[in-house]
Amino acid sequence: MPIVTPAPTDPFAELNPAQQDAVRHGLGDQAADTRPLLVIAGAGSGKTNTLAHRVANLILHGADPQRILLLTFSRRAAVEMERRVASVMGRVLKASQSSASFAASLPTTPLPALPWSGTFHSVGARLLREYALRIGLDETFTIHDRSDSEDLLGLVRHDLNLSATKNRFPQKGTCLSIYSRVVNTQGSLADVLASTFTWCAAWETELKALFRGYVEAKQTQNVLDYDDLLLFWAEMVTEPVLAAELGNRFDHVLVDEYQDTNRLQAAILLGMKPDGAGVTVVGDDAQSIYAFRGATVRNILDFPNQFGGVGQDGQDGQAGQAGQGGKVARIVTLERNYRSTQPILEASNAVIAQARECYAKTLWTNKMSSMKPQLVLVPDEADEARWVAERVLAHREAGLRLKSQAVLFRTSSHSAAVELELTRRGIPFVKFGGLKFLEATHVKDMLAILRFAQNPRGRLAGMRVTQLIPGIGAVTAARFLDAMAQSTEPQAVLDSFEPPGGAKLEWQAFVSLYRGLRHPQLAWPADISLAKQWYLPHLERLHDDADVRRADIENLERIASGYASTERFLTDLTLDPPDATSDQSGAPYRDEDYMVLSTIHSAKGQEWKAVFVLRAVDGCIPSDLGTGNSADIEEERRLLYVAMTRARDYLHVMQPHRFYLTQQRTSGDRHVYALRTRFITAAMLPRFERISWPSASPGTPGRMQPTGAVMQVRERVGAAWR
Ligand SMILES: Nc1ncnc2c1ncn2[C@@H]1O[C@H](COP(=O)(O)OP(=O)(O)OP(=O)(O)O)[C@@H](O)[C@H]1O
Repeated sequence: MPIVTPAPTDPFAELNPAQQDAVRHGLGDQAADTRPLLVIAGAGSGKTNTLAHRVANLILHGADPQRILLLTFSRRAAVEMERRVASVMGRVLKASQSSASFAASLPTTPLPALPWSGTFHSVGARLLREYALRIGLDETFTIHDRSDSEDLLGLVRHDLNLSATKNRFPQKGTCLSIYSRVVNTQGSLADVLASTFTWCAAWETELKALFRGYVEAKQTQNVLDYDDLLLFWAEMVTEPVLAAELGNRFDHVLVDEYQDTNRLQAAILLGMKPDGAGVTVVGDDAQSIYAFRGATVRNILDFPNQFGGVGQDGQDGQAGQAGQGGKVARIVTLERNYRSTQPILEASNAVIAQARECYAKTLWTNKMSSMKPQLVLVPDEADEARWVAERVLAHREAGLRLKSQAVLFRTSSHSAAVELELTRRGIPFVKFGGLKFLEATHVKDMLAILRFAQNPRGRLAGMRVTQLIPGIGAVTAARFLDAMAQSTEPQAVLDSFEPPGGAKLEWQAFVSLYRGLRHPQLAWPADISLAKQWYLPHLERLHDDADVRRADIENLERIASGYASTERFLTDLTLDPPDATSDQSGAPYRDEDYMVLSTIHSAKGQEWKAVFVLRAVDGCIPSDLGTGNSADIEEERRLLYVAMTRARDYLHVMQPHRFYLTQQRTSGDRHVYALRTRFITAAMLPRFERISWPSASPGTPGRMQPTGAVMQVRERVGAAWR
């Protein structure tokens, strides 16, 4: 009797028709369709899922994983994408075991790695190192993170005597923001000052001189900052030979979170793939939240006509810039939301419906629920924290693990009261988006040691490390670094340098550390152990809480062991630092249940069963910091939308009536009375269950508790003035 072999299961059967369109575009019987692809994916519509399936499908159709460039927003997203692609491939292979002919048609590498997946910045760093000699760069360049860049700008500012001015020359952080914005938006300094930094406009000439000095200093010291990684890459693709070479390295270029890319990133994409062949971008214009870093929602809105095609609406698509054979992109829209319940989605849709400009899409779901999202009116931030903590525990009682609950907020400082309350009640949490692991002094010290060994011309790292040696101050350190800058033999400079008398012994220890770190046979991660051995005694000497800090150093060592080389370790950590210590450490939290506290920005792309949004009041969302112009307001609206659409089953939007403001612009009481965020209008209120807390409970001891009724009157009085 013949054995009937079942047909191989379609690996894409679980995808909905629009998702399948995106996954199959240009492949198989659609191979003739070489249009670039734009996937407009509403919140929770399976964007990440679809992209992973598309990559898997490309490979199933013979694409070489080495020739796929996958650009994601964070390293975490790249790792997640690789995992999902492998899982789809795994499923396909398993299904195919029953069909010999189908299995034979599959590529031989079962679970491919994607060596070219990462952020724009990290891929840029790799390409620049590879092409360094051809573009006049020294390949041993080190990369400055934001705070190093600020410090270097600060030094140049000081050298140019700008820090001495009486009438408040902008701070180094502001200077870096201005510089960065000019680079990333490709605008002029004058325009950036006029649009975003009006209070600095009077300093245009000085700022120009400062930026000139900053660029020179970076070149002398052989360092690149974040923006350079994109800028140099974008410059590279303006040179036709290099552009073609780079473009030809990759058959497919896929970009996730395209709504949060900036002009430079769009220029890189267009430069590498001028006719759009093999290009897929995925994004949601409604979730664009990085304009403050120079991202522009225009990238996604303009994408369809960017590659030299003529739009269906008759618009010319920048034909001058594009290569021959350019085409209007195909747009696939994903509108089915798999994440949130109908009431949560309806409330979120109502918020974003007020946005000024958007690709039209209406998200729908069949996850029915009778529970509306809650709008919780509380007297102040302490009650906000108490309510959240109680609700978290109630959810846990009802079977929701802490890990499936998150508290989201606009600005890191907004969670202070909640952190206290959770700590008080012993509810473990991890916070994302606050002070980063790498911002800790001792972690920076360790990295500076490695950086300085890698690039002896790096002045900031050199200053930091040498001043750790007792008896060496800024003046001696500068004298030493001047000598280093003038020599091509760093070790000889170290050997012959005369430190002040009292520092001689310690200096010798440093000299042997340096020799060890630059020894050609030293195999990573031995570098980090050498650096640690030298550094720990200094740590003990410099800090009272050395024990706690030592744990971080050990954590760093553990992270380091996962990297192939010093250079990859330093680059990745600088470009995409772990958000929280636990992000990389694994062990301490592996089995523990903990909840997540996160800024809305850091919550991008994630989802939880229960989400609490703190301080949904004017002044916080929209933030006081971002209410300069209508574009800022629109971005704040999208932030609230992003926060609300992270929720699967329960959404609690908090509205404290009164809260403490730490950085108030105007003088006066530091407690302010707040109105509900303008993004939840009166017309939207029926979409929420409104709760006032604490409700009037007779005999509540202690302070006088406002009742629900009082709160509502206040609310109505406030609303009258809107
Ligand atoms: N075809 C599908 N069938 C069932 N569930 C799906 C399908 N596609 C996606 N999902 C689920 O929907 C949820 C959201 O998916 P995903 O995280 O990929 O969305 P997203 O579009 O990236 O979201 P966002 O842009 O809001 O961050 C996930 O839980 C995912 O497993």
